[in-house]
Amino acid sequence: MSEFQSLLQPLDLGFTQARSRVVMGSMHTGLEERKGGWERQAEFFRQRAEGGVGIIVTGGIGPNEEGAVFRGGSILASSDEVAQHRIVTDAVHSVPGALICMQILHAGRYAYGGLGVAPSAIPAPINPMPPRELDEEGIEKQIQDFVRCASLAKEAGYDGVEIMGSEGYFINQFIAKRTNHRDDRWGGSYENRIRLPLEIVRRVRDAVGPEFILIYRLSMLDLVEDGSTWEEIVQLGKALEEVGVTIINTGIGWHEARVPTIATSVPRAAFAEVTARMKQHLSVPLITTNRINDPSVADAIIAEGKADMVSMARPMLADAEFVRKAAEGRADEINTCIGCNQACLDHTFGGGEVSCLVNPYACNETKLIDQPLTEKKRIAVVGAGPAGLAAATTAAKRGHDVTLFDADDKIGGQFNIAKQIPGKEEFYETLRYFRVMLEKTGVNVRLNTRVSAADLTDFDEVMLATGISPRTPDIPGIQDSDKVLSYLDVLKHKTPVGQRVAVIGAGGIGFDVSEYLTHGDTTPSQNVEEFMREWGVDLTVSTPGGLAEAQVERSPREVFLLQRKTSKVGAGLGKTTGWIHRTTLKNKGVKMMNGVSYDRIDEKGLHISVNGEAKLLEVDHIVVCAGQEPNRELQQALLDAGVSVHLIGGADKAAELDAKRAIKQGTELAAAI
Ligand SMILES: Cc1cc2nc3c(=O)[nH]c(=O)nc-3n(C[C@H](O)[C@H](O)[C@H](O)COP(=O)(O)O)c2cc1C
Ligand code: SF4
Repeated sequence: MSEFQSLLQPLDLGFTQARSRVVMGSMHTGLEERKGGWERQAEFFRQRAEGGVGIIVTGGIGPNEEGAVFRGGSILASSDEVAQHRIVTDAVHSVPGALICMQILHAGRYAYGGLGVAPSAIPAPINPMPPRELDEEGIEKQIQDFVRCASLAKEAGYDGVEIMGSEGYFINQFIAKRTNHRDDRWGGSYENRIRLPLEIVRRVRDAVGPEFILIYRLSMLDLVEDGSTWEEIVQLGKALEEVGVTIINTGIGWHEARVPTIATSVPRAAFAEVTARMKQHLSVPLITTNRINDPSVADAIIAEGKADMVSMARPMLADAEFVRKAAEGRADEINTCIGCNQACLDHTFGGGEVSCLVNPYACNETKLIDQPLTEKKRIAVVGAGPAGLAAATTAAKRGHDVTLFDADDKIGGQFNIAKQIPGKEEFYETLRYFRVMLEKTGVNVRLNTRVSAADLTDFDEVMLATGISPRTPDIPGIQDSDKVLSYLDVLKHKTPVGQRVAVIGAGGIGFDVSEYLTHGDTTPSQNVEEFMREWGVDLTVSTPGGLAEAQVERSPREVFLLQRKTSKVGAGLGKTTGWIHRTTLKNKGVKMMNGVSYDRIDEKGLHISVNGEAKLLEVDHIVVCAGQEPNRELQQALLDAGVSVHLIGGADKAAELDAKRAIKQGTELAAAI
């Protein structure tokens, strides 16, 4: 019997049954708009159905052109578009018991491309294009388009729809005073502002009949000024039950909210309490969501009655077999979502295709395929960092005879550095996953072993994943000063660092080092209460929107984070996470400076010029995070010996430490070799 009985039990919905309590949360993958994308999505979703998900929810699909998130974004507005959805629903239904619902998402004022419509013509802070205010007729059209979209989804074979009522999109814009300044029957009183969602749900239910799943994603915590109060949200929840929803899903935070809601620094299941509070008021099943990436955490939520189902969106990118592994007592084999957003949300916001940093197969199920083995080879992988681990486990899984060497006494390479940064503890999970997979795939792991080219000449293939060394920039005095440390000295060798520190280089590592130096070891970053206090969140929603005064402790250490470029400090960080790191450091009191020239280092400190003005930073230490050089000393000797050599990860491109590229490159090479 599995240890996750609560999570794995079915849920009876009256006219149908979900096989487990796991919902695959909605994710726009970017495949919706790609040529051949529907076939790719079909296989993507089929694998998650095969993996045991109870209900799959697709990424948001617009009910009409003006509701699409961007111009040309996927919509379901006519019978012409039904056939492509059929490819997906047929694939999912080839798995007995699998259910799939299509999310209807109307972007309202979040629509990029100039077609946006909204209750009032108030531009969103995250979208320069102002929306057009709808008149009575325009509102009626939007409602009819929702109804048509739901009917077409039924025709396309979906088991239900999810109506997106949260995250600050169209419906949410009607509900909140912040975005609804109307004085007709669609604005003013709360009853008027919730008329739109209730009208949509009522009319969709009439159109699709009683035996069709109707999920409503309810914003239970807006996290913006002039959002809803708790009493109002409960009132809407009750009214939604009356007009015929089957299930209510939880929505947390508008997109324009300045509180992280899904980043890795958000503690696991941080917002489940909000759903739990709502459960006291409603009788339809409730889904909770956000940063639930582990079967024990999900199981406890169901067992404790906090929710009836648990939505996991990104964890299903990270591992299609999440539920099956949990059911079969193989939870230690789950490839855990680390909440980094680097290959999922960042890609979506950049207009690209979604995948996953820890699982490059995600959304590439029809493209990245482990080739059947034609010839078993002896493969040496040198370096057990992200690239080497991915390559070794993938090659061994296919049946090759793989030996993995590392000079260190443990696997992980740069992951070992990343995991100790506050808010990046999830990297422990990636290491656990690889450790288990090395064992299961039978890789011969040789730690504490520094190999020479001569040790490798018997192998058929050698993959050099030997990583990088920090680069030392050319600054007068840098070689002679005992104030200068590399980021490895600080993060790996734990060299003591003084109270006043300059960090040279504001890329990912410069930010990590600054976070490490200002948090110290004292902040428990996976503590929910601490997180809510730091970001000013009131989970009881006693204020409209649930915002409270943020209580941030400045660091006693004085840190200067410096970059040469004149662009915004940290401009190269992830699209969806850069602002979080900047805000965190600002709150800690870190002084960020751009356009800096480094003049010299002496016993007084670091001499710099900013806009032509000379300054002295009287610091105890200067931590250099100014790029790295590839370690590829073995390459030439191996080539000379006639060995087939492949460079992967940092040894190939050292410009920036990039686990996403490293894992993808290692996997792709090993899947085909
Ligand atoms: C790439 C990506 C696309 C998303 N697209 C949607 C969407 O179309 N509709 C929606 O309601 N939520 C969307 N979300 C939010 C997820 O449904 C979910 O709320 C969020 O990822 C937090 O849950 P998780 O920690 O389980 O991933 C998206 C999230 C990601 C990462
Ligand atoms: S890219 Fe990162 S956040 Fe996105 S699914 Fe993968 S591990 Fe999770």
